[in-house]
Amino acid sequence: MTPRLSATDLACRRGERLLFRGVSLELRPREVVHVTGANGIGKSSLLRILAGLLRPFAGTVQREGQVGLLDERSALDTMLPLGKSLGFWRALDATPPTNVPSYLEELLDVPVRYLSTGQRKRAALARLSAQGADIWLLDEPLNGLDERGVSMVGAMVEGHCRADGICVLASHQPFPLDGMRVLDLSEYSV
Ligand SMILES: Nc1ncnc2c1ncn2[C@@H]1O[C@H](COP(=O)(O)OP(=O)(O)OP(=O)(O)O)[C@@H](O)[C@H]1O
Repeated sequence: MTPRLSATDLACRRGERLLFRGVSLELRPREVVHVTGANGIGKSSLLRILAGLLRPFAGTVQREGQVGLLDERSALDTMLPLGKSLGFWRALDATPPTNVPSYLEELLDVPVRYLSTGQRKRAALARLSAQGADIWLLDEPLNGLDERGVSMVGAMVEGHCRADGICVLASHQPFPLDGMRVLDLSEYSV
């Protein structure tokens, strides 16, 4: 199965406000789109629509392939030690076992609720990586990361694309990857 993500003429309404309209996208393997725009313009809402978690006000989304969404709500159980929390997902994902990244090794016994912001983000990225999803939807993946973390995410997305993945990311910070298409949501704002 060749992954594909396609959106046609999307509009989004939150509460009483129409945020954007006329957004169309077509992504094939190895393609990355960087969604930009001011705070509150609707970047997270667009990613949630693409993930199938939010119904668009108008338009359609077609997905072929598994979706992995990374946002500020890490799906890791905050009460469990990190190793157990990652293990829960590894069992559910049923993907081939992958090594825990070295930067998390010394944290495996620490309850997720005690992790720092950057450590939590790294843990969520490790979970995303192990999931083996074809389509990555990344909402502010660089938030809370130091310089090394930022380069690591750039390399992760590059690796994902090389393996025929697709990625849509929303980021305020410049993203360390060449050749991305940019979707400036302000051009579609109502
Ligand atoms: N459940 C909701 N009900 C009503 N309005 C909402 C809801 N969720 C979000 N909004 C509003 O929708 C708008 C867009 O929010 P969204 O989080 O998609 O923007 P964003 O571009 O990702 O912002 P940021 O750059 O600050 O993360 C905001 O004005 C927000 O207040």
